[in-house]
Amino acid sequence: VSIQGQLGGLGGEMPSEECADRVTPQGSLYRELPHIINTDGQYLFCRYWSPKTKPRALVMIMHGAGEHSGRYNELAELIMNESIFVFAHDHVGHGQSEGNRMVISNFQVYIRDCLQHIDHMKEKYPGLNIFLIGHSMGGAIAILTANERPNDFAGVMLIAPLITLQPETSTPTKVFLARLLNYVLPNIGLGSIDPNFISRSEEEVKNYINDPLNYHGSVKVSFAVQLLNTVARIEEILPKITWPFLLLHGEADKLCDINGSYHMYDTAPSKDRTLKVYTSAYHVLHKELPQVTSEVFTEIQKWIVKRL
Ligand SMILES: O=C1CC[C@@H](CCC(=O)N2CCC(COc3ccc(F)cc3Cl)CC2)N1
Repeated sequence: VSIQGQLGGLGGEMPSEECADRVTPQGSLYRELPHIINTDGQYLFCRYWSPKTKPRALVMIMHGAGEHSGRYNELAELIMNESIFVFAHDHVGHGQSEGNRMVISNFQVYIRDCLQHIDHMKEKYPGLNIFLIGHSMGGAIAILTANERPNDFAGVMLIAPLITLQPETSTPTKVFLARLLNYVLPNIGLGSIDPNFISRSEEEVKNYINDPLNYHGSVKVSFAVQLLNTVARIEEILPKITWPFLLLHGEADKLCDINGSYHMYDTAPSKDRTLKVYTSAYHVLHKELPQVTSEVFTEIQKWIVKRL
């Protein structure tokens, strides 16, 4: 599946030689993989979980920073078994998509690419309700995507979303210095995500460390500034959110402050809103201790089915 993004002026010409041999960062041929081509001409790897029966809704999954869509297989299959068509892609600079690892010129690119993919799926399956699921940075993408099309989504499910900054890691001084540094040394690293903050499950921490499709390098200053800008954008739009949402957050999350979820729950005027806090749980709730993860899966499954 190869959907040519609306390339300004360059659209429509026959794919030249290199397009035919375009390969993923891991060396696989895009022409042999499901993919879309974003409006900057970058190839994004896609995943589709298509139900055996006629789909009764669409769900898009948006992954977080430094990971990829393959980590949502179990969750996606559970939802697919409800006769729902689940789809996702690896964001620019992630997994099997093109782009320098965890680098983004502007956070809006992530949202623009998701809207392109959503529009393509709406064309193929007209009239179906669409739900979004976003984790961490993917939660921020889901919030901003829904905000651009306030009436298009039947619901947004957020797993430990990035909504506000961790107070200790982002004092006003540090934020100021990051912005200043961005002008002189945008590519220096601020430090990488501590794998032990991912989950209390040793096995899931090992899986995260050993997955070659994950990025374990440092968060670059330029990327951090995009995240800072995103957090500021979300703060501004929270009071305007009216779509239904489900917030799931681990009480002991050290990567995305749970206060962001409390803040969204208290600030967004949506009538249909739910917040569930998982005692002592870490960041990646869908890859936490089995008890937590099974509760999270059931919660998501029930929330969607109830709103079909
Ligand atoms: O399964 C998985 C594997 C990975 C994880 C998802 C990770 C993810 O997306 N995060 C967590 C880290 C967070 C860092 O944030 C900042 C850093 C510097 C800065 F200056 C400002 C900010 Cl805001 C952004 C959001 N889930």
